[in-house]
Amino acid sequence: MGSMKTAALISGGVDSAVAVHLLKEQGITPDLFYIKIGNGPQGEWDCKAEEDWEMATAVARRYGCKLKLIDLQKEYWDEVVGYIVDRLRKGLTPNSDVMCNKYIKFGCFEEREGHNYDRIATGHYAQTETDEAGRVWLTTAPDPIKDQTDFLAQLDGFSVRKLIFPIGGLMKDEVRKIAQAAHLAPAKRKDSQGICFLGKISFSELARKYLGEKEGLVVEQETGNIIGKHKGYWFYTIGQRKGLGFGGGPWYVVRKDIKRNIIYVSRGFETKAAYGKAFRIEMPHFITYNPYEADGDYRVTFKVRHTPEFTPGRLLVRGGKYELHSDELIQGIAPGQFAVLYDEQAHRCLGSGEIGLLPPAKIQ
Ligand SMILES: Nc1ncnc2c1ncn2[C@@H]1O[C@H](COP(=O)(O)OP(=O)(O)OP(=O)(O)O)[C@@H](O)[C@H]1O
Repeated sequence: MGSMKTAALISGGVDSAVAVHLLKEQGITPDLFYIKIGNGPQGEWDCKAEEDWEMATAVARRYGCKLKLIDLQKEYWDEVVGYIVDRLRKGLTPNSDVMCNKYIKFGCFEEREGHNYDRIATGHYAQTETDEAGRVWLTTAPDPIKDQTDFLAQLDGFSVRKLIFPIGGLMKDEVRKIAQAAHLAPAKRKDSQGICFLGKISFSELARKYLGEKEGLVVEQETGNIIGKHKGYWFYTIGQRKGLGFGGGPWYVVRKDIKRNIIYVSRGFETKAAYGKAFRIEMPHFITYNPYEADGDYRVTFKVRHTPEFTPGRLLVRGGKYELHSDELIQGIAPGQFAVLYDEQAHRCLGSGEIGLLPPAKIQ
């Protein structure tokens, strides 16, 4: 490792600070990079970003590391916010964390600075392993609550070979203990909340700003009864329960008719319409290598949202088309959201693709 050049992405949070601490313990002094996104299209800093930068500065000083600020404001709004608004307009459910990692933390960063380094360290909860053939795989973290491989599932083999995750094998409370014992400035900071970089801006605010409002009907799926009005299908996600504001619920959003701007809802705690078993994976992306190239019926595990559990199921591959059939009913299969594929042991994260709908006949 001696002559290897290492960069570390530092956020001002506890995880990346401990990552730097652990690198130093191994005798590695990384160059630190803080990515600035800002919170508005003009790149205004909010107070959290200011505090993040201060924390990053404190960590750099403490460990004698160089620290550089990389402004990826424009790239973020073009690529990530552009993607979010495009998917909302199409009635799909975007995932900004996945795209932020792909385009910003590993895409643009590599172009700007990363290419000067042999290794890039981050504070993600994820691991890598090399197989007998020399292939490097992204593998899950032992802390099921913190595992972030799903957010990294659009990376490519090149990035994964360069990446190191110094805290990836630890539990969150171990990371906190290390931070406290080392008296790191960010030790007591709360875990970052909300969607990648957008901070306090929500998808609804982006939808309101870029897509406006357009009144439409809310219809009960089972009866066809009109039960209310809404302000635009882009404010709703399949599986959504909160914030619908109709009496007599709970109501779930179960379907959207984009052409007619109609939201279909279903009532009850265990409503059948809110659950599904099978979906298509659109344009599946494989990180290292595609073990499911040949037509077949493969045992896998997967996630359709950021949860600690992996769901078991079968991946059906026919002529380059990929269908996932879950063993158990899952709630809120939202088109556009990423389905992340893992091997049967939920160990290797193989890749991901956006969820697409199957014709109803294939779902039974
Ligand atoms: N603004 C940023 N600039 C540079 N790197 C960042 C930035 N935000 C996040 N990262 C990198 O991505 C990793 C995962 O970020 P995430 O937003 O999931 O925060 P986290 O898991 O709470 O980590 P942390 O405690 O370090 O903020 C961070 O540990 C860091 O390496």
